Amino acid sequence: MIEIKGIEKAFSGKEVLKGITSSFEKGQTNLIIGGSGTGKSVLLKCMIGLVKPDSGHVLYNGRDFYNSDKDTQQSIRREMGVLFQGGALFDSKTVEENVRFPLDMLTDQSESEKRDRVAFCLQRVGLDAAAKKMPSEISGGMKKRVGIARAIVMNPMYLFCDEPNSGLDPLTSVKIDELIKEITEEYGITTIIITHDMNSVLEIGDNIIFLYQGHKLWEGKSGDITQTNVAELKEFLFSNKLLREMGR
Ligand SMILES: Nc1ncnc2c1ncn2[C@@H]1O[C@H](COP(=O)(O)OP(=O)(O)OP(=O)(O)O)[C@@H](O)[C@H]1O
Repeated sequence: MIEIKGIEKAFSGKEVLKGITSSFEKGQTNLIIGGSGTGKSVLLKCMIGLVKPDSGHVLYNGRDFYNSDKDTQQSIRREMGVLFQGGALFDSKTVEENVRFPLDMLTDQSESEKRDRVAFCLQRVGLDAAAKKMPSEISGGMKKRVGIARAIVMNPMYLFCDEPNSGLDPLTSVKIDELIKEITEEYGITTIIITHDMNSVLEIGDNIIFLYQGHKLWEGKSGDITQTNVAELKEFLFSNKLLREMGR
């Protein structure tokens, strides 16, 4: 479980996050949604330790990240898997080498342990046949799968995904969403996803928080979101013509 309490962050006097509080449960797919520039990425960065909040707390299973010593912070970091926007694969490494990278950097596992773990993760995301390929030889959806395999290779307790559907066609997006949700449930991971994808909002959000100008204006489940009375959320949701038609 991850809890965030009163997170505030300003850059050069400009307040970006104005006191965000929420909690994200184990085994659930939690979404952070909101318009451009509302602070979603900054909030994610505050959670994973890339940007220090000006005030507030981020707790990982009760451990207060920013009030922990370096060793505790390091061990919490090792429990995180991150799927960066665009996949962030190393172009000069094969699929297999990309997935193996965190094991080489952060563990002293034997060759055979690493080989087994990489094979397992590639098989889990349906990419066993692509192990020897270079990133330039595979599709955008496959690259995302490689990113997911790499994010889970260390067996994370917490998984962060920054717009996992960006650049994908709707069908591939659905498959990536389903894969992330399945993995989240299967391994009891606390997953947090930043998304603009309306299908994700409607289909996989066990818990959704809506940010607006640095505030959390709404929180709830996929099934409840279209019934909202929050004007800013309605405007955000129904800016999509198809949803507008469906909401009539
Ligand atoms: N390192 C930084 N220095 C100064 N300003 C920053 C920094 N990082 C983010 N900001 C500002 O904080 C605001 C929120 O940015 P953020 O990237 O969190 O938005 P977002 O909701 O993720 O938007 P998008 O959906 O477009 O990615 C923006 O005005 C941005 O310019």
